[in-house]
Amino acid sequence: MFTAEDKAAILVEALPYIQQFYGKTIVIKYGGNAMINDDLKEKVMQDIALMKYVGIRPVIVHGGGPDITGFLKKVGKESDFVAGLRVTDEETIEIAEMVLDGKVNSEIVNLLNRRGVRAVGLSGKDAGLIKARKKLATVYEGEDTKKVDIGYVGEVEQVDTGILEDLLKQGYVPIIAPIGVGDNGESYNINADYVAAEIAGALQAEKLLLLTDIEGIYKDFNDKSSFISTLHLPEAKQYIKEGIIAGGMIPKVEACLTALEQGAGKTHIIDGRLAHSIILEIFTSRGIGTQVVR
Ligand SMILES: Nc1ncnc2c1ncn2[C@@H]1O[C@H](COP(=O)(O)OP(=O)(O)O)[C@@H](O)[C@H]1O
Ligand SMILES: CC(=O)N[C@@H](CCC(=O)OP(=O)(O)O)C(=O)O
Repeated sequence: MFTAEDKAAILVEALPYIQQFYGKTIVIKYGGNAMINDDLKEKVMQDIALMKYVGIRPVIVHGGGPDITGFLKKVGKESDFVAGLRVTDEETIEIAEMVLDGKVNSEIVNLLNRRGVRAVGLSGKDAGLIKARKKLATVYEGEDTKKVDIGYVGEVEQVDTGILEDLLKQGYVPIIAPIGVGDNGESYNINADYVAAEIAGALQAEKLLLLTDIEGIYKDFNDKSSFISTLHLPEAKQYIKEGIIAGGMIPKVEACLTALEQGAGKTHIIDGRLAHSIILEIFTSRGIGTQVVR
């Protein structure tokens, strides 16, 4: 149990961070695998609410990959992934949009609103927030790379931050589903890590936090001592080529690089399974997870 003295010490430690981030934008990508458990979900919501109460401007981009996979299974469809991205045919984009926008987004909005946070749900289609175009997956084969068509998978072409800036000014917390809109009004399924990166860049966010289902990046999964606390851009590119960084970790690392290139302050890949990982990262001196830097 914490004594009164312990509690005071925690507050004293947090105070400089609260001052540092007051009025600043922090983008959080809340991923599917860190969303599965209700108890953990509540803790993430508490963290977001706390950020808001102390004057930070949180912006949430959510995933929902496992939910999409679950719904696809119900209609007898298996999912294939190429370089961490879901192969998305016409039926899959329809289900992905329904699940992300209709189910996951409104659930997060509801959980936050119940905590007194004025959360507003958006998809990339709202007010032209995310203009997208088709993305081909990049597959590494030794020194060679191959581009593969994976259907209605998009990449962000442009972010119109107008709606976000208005909402933030008025004290709302935007909750964004990773669906983009193409030139002809078609929907694109975009990996939520990329969306979070583009939003963090466009808003010149102070930080981008990517929550995931692992402590951070390892050089070798079987060796806990190979944990990487700080990953630099050239190493990151090399590790992707060598397959050290693989699967769902590829979009995350690429997202960090994009956000940094576009002017976001700092990027961190942190363990969403760890209770209160967000406030541990923001309000304490112990760095958790892997920070990706230039
Ligand atoms: N070098 C690495 N270090 C850590 N995780 C890695 C690495 N390479 C691949 N991964 C995988 O990436 C996964 C995270 O991606 P993903 O499951 O898509 O996350 P999320 O659902 O949170 O978006 C980890 O669980 C791990 O299996
Ligand atoms: C193209 C692509 O892969 N899109 C993702 C979008 C959701 C997402 O990113 O969810 P997580 O963050 O939970 O993995 C998908 O279909 O799963």
